[in-house]
Amino acid sequence: MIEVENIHKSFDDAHILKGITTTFDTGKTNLIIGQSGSGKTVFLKCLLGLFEPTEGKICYDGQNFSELSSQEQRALKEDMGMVFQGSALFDGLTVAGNVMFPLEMFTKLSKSEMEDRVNIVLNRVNLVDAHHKYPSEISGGMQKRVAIARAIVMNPQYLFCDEPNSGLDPRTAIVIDNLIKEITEEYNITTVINTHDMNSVMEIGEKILFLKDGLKEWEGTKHEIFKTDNEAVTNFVYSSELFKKVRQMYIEERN
Ligand SMILES: Nc1ncnc2c1ncn2[C@@H]1O[C@H](COP(=O)(O)OP(=O)(O)OP(=O)(O)O)[C@@H](O)[C@H]1O
Repeated sequence: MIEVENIHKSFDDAHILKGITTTFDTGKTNLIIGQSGSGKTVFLKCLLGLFEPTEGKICYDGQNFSELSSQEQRALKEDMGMVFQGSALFDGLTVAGNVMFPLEMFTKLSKSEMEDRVNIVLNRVNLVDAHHKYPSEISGGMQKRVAIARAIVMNPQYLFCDEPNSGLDPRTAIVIDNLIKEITEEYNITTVINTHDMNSVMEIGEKILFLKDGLKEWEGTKHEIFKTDNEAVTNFVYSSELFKKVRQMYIEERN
């Protein structure tokens, strides 16, 4: 579980995060949504320990990050997996080489132990025949699978994903979403996903945090988001006519 208490972040005079308090449960897919510029990426970087909050605290299963020694902070960061926007694979490394990279950087495992671990996670993301291919030789959806395999190869307790669906067609996006959700449940990871994708919200939004101008405007589940009358949320989520109709049908069905 990640507990966030009154997080503020400023850059010089620019006050970006203005006091966010929330919790992200273990084994759940938690989504952060909000308009461009609302502070989602800054918030995710605070959760990753890449930005130091100006005020407030973040506790990872009871460990307050800012009170840890630098060695303990490093160890905690090794417990965090990250799926970057656009996959961010190393072009010059094969699929297996990309997934093995964190093991080579951060562990003292033998070559065969690393290969075993790489095989396990590549099988888990359903990539069985791609070990020796290069990123340019596989599809965007397969690249995301490699990025997910690389993010979980160290057995992280926390998984952060920045726009994991960007650039994917809707069907592949849903497959990737569900893969992240399944892995989160199976490995009991605390997962936080920064997304613009309303399909993701409806598919896997076990908890949704809606940010507006650096503040928590609303939080709830994918079921609650259908019923909320918070105007900022409904204007954002139901900005398309299609989603407005779907919401109306959902509400009528339940009345
Ligand atoms: N390193 C930085 N220094 C100064 N300002 C920053 C820095 N990083 C982000 N900001 C500012 O913080 C604000 C929020 O940016 P952020 O990237 O978190 O928005 P976002 O909600 O992720 O937007 P998008 O959906 O477009 O990615 C923006 O005004 C941005 O200019």
